[in-house]
Amino acid sequence: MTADKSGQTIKKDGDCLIVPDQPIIPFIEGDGIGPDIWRASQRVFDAAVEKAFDGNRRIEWKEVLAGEKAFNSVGSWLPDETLDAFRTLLVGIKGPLTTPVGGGIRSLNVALRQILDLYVCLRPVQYFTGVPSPVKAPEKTDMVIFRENTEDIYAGIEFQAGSDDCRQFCKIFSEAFPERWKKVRFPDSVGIGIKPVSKEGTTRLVQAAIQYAIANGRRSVTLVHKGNIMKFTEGGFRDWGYECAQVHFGAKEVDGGPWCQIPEGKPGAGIVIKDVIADAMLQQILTRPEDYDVIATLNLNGDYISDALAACVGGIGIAPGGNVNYQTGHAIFEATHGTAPKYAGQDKVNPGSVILSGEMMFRYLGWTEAADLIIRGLNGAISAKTVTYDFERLMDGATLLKCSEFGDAVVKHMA
Ligand SMILES: NC(=O)C1=CN([C@@H]2O[C@H](COP(=O)(O)OP(=O)(O)OC[C@H]3O[C@@H](n4cnc5c(N)ncnc54)[C@H](OP(=O)(O)O)[C@@H]3O)[C@@H](O)[C@H]2O)C=CC1
Ligand SMILES: O=C(O)CCC(=O)C(=O)O
Ligand SMILES: [Mg+2]
Repeated sequence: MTADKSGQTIKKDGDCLIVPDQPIIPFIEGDGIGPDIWRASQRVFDAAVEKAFDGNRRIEWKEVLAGEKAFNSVGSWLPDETLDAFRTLLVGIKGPLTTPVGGGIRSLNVALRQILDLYVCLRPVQYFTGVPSPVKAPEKTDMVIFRENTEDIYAGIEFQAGSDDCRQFCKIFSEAFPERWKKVRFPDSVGIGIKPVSKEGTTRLVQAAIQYAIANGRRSVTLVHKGNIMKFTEGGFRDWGYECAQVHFGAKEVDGGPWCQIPEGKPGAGIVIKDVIADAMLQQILTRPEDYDVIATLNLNGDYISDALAACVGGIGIAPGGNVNYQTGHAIFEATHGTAPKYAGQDKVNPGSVILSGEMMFRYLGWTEAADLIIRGLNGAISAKTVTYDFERLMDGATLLKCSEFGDAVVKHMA
């Protein structure tokens, strides 16, 4: 648990991250398949850094506890020490953590995002040549999801059907808003959830998405919402998103709006800001994925879209992500998938999602040489058809590797 004395803290100075040569990086191993994929990934990270910087840089890993390992050893699912480590050390990485369905604890993953105000869930979706995919032209899918990470139905404000709290909430609501209360079809057995979506939350998310599009030469930013039905939450997201594009980036309406475009003379000139209703978008990612580029969306939509897009490019086994607050610099990188409990402890699953989450982390730190090596190693292992079960079952002539062996193959192909 204790880091070597030589490790140093990453700091933020204005817009810049100050990254020492031996940063202390906190990590959570995770539940279920977490220990297997973490072990395989950590070897890849260390090898990439060693090779990229000839031993002049090194990561000082600091394990912090969360989830089942934390509960079993210190009696807390998310100890204060863990939160303190992420707060102080700024940038970290984690494996997946279990969230029970229905009752039990609320999501620790969501809690980390909310407590540290990591308002962007950044999930790039790109195709790696050779990966088996269920779609005809997976290389046409090249999107980057900006999912709002702190609001929406994930706020966790819920009232369980039949509980005293729910009865009290229903009483207050029915008295204050009798006309709207009449719309609740089965009032005696209803459970209620609250969906907060704010202008502030939307603006900082959409701002980050447009800034990313400008910095990375992307063509468009699409606001994905269900604003036809949820007018003041998802519809608000759409309207505030367009307003953000106009106020902060000088975008002008095209063809009478609401689509708009950043005009000549401004950074990001030519980038189109558009919107689409979420259900239509989910069919269009299959029929014409080339129409989509950077995606800005709300929390629940972003969760669904992440897994759907991951499937288009070959599955959740290579779907990385990062939870980021671009203002404070805090970031925790993690895979899109969960704990896949049926595979726990079998050294079987694909560690690619955590490996690529580390690749994102290295780019975030400015350690691009190490990130590039990881991409080279991953491409090499996939091209050689040396892959884990999820790819092997769909690839002709592939060699089946264990989780740990796939990590070794990535390291081998960095050379
Ligand atoms: N950020 C986080 O920590 C997240 C946590 N969770 C939590 O994880 C738990 C389990 O969730 P569940 O809905 O089963 O979703 P999972 O993502 O854990 O697993 C669903 C399926 O995805 C495939 N899969 C997942 N990870 C990998 C991998 N590394 N390599 C290859 N295939 C993989 C497997 O497919 P197949 O069966 O086809 O082999 C697996 O059965 C829940 O408690 C959930 O709340 C979920 C998402 C994110
Ligand atoms: O927190 C969880 O258990 C699930 C979260 C999730 O599915 C996600 O963030 O993609
Ligand atoms: Mg999810």
